[in-house]
Amino acid sequence: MPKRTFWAAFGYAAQGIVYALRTQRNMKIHAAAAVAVIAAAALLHVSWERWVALLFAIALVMALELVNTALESVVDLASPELHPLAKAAKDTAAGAVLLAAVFAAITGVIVFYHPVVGLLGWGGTHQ
Ligand SMILES: Nc1ncnc2c1ncn2[C@@H]1O[C@H](COP(=O)(O)OP(=O)(O)OP(=O)(O)O)[C@@H](O)[C@H]1O
Repeated sequence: MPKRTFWAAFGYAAQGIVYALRTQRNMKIHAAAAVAVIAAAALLHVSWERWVALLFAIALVMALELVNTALESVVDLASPELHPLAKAAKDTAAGAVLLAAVFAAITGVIVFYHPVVGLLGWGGTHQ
């Protein structure tokens, strides 16, 4: 059995994140989107409250994608053959990621709408 010190456990968790980033197309997409969102938030100098909302949305999506990846591995191990419960498990986990991704997209629109409109000068003149 591998040793279970705090730092060893930290290393295994990091290996899990790297594994998902290497093998899961959706995880790569989430990571690329997260980098783009963080860069945009820095360039647009969004408030700290908006940073919190963005970072929460990013963490939620990526954490659920990691859980989804773990669940897919367990299902493939336990049920390599087709089974309705295997399908239910994978589809439900994928649904959790989808819900989080929709939440993240809505958060992005709320956070970036005004800064982007202001930047592009689409706000019109107020009298
Ligand atoms: N053992 C199984 N029994 C029944 N249906 C399955 C099984 N494995 C996969 N499926 C069905 O096929 C779909 C795709 O499964 P797959 O393992 O390819 O994951 P995926 O959706 O490609 O995930 P990802 O793209 O995140 O890797 C599942 O959502 C499920 O509906």
